[in-house]
Amino acid sequence: MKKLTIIGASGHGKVVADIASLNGYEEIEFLDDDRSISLCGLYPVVGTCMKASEIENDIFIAIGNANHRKKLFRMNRDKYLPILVHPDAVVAKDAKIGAGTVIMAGAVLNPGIKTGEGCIINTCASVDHDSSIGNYVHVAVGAHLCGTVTVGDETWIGAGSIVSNNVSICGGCTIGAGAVVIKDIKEKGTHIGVPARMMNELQKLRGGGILLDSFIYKVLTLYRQFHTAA
Ligand SMILES: CC(=O)SCCNC(=O)CCNC(=O)[C@H](O)C(C)(C)COP(=O)(O)OP(=O)(O)OC[C@H]1O[C@@H](n2cnc3c(N)ncnc32)[C@H](O)[C@@H]1OP(=O)(O)O
Repeated sequence: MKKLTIIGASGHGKVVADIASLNGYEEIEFLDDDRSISLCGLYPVVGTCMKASEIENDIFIAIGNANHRKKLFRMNRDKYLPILVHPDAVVAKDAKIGAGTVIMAGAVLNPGIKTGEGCIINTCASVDHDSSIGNYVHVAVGAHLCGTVTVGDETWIGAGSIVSNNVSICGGCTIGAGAVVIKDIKEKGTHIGVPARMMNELQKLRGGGILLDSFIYKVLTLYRQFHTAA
């Protein structure tokens, strides 16, 4: 009988459990450090994350935060960490998928792609031909990587965002929901908007890069109007 212990009793964990059951796991249980949770979806929470060392089941790390996911992944390297693929995902025959990766319903992974370990390819996301994504990358719901895109370790590609073909994004980035990345991103941090730009501390204080841009635009417009009138 196939048995799976999932670390992380969250909404994400619930989806992972559903995919695991569709992948033939008959016995599923959760571990979570929040002792107040006893059930996640249809399955029991049987202990904290430390209990994983005593367990002989296959293990899946269902933690959204890339850094925590990496730590737990490393702590459980001696276990079998399966790849879970929803039956309604499309995965090319030659796709190379890293251990402990989940590919959710409606996702499309086209020929020549590679993922590292512990990745999340979320619902209806796509990774197009010859793209390569590092370890612990999350391609969120409905995000699309065009052909020959490279994404570094632990980067989070936000929901509904688009990365143009041949673009590289370094590790440790967060790409905001709905962003359109048209140029290489070489500096880690949060990048938002269309086209995507770095959201730096100053922009954060002023309410986001987009607002800062519109503020500068308004000042320039007033300056031009003043000079035209003079
Ligand atoms: C199954 C699942 O649920 S998978 C999960 C998928 N979820 C996602 O993809 C979410 C991705 N996260 C985001 O887009 C976030 O908004 C982030 C990480 C970019 C920024 O988060 P925070 O640092 O908390 O920023 P915060 O919410 O304080 O916003 C700061 C400013 O940036 C703006 N901003 C935030 N996110 C975006 C965005 N994606 N695009 C454009 N502007 C944005 C905000 O409007 C705000 O400006 P304001 O002060 O004028 O309102």
